[in-house]
Amino acid sequence: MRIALLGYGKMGKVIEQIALQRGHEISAKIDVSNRTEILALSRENTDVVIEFSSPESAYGNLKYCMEFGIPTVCGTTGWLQHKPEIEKLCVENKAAFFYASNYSIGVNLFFELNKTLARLMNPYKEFKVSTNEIHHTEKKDAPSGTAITLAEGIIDNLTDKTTWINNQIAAENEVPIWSSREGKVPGTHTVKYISDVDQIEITHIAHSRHGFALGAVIAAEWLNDKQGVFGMNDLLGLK
Ligand SMILES: NC(=O)C1=CN([C@@H]2O[C@H](COP(=O)(O)OP(=O)(O)OC[C@H]3O[C@@H](n4cnc5c(N)ncnc54)[C@H](OP(=O)(O)O)[C@@H]3O)[C@@H](O)[C@H]2O)C=CC1
Ligand SMILES: O=C(O)C1=N[C@H](C(=O)O)C[C@H](O)C1
Repeated sequence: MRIALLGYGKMGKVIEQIALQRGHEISAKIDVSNRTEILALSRENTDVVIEFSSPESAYGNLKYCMEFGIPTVCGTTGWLQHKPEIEKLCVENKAAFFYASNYSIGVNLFFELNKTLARLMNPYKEFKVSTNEIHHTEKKDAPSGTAITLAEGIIDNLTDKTTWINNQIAAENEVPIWSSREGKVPGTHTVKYISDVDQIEITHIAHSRHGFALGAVIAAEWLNDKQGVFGMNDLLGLK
């Protein structure tokens, strides 16, 4: 496949290595310095775009790809207020759009575990839920997209929770997400339930960016012949 990388930073570079190992061609590498080269991307010269850029640039990049009908896998976080518009453009232009807040297979299993745990905990109001995420100091957005997905999984399953709050004391209806930025940490997420007498904790620790990048390339291979809006549940056959 001819893969165009929109965003050629920490993730773009690992994705490039894995895509080449899997026999793909990298047809473009676009970052801030050459960002006008996006105007040369078309359905004719690109099989799939993989977009890992920044919260500020993702919307413009994705709008272009959808308007020109180019299948796109996006992993950028922190832009999701625009996601409904991008999905609408995808459908209108018969394009293909794949989004995941986290492409690691392990994290997606962790998402399922989180929902199941929240369902089990729902009757036991003596346990107070909280979440935390730790990432490297270059990360631009907080909370992480993954932490938001975890909080949404909790909100869907704990009847007294309706929203989340970041780095502030939570009200009864809020799931607290505590974010911290430390060194070069690739991504650590924890969900805790604490009662007066005990504590239950689940944690996912990424040891490197490899799992995120491999998942994104597998998603690109899967998306190649498809049309529509997709996510990891479609790829992994989860409900
Ligand atoms: N879904 C997932 O599994 C994962 C998601 N992420 C997310 O991916 C995103 C990127 O992460 P990461 O690679 O670590 O970040 P980096 O900052 O290392 O890389 C971002 C890249 O995007 C480039 N960029 C910025 N603006 C534009 C633009 N307008 N057009 C094209 N490229 C642009 C930057 O260029 P320049 O270097 O010139 O500034 C840089 O090369 C983040 O939102 C992060 O949260 C990260 C890991 C996993
Ligand atoms: O910026 C990162 O590095 C990561 N971002 C994603 C997120 O915001 O959840 C995924 C992963 O945790 C790494």
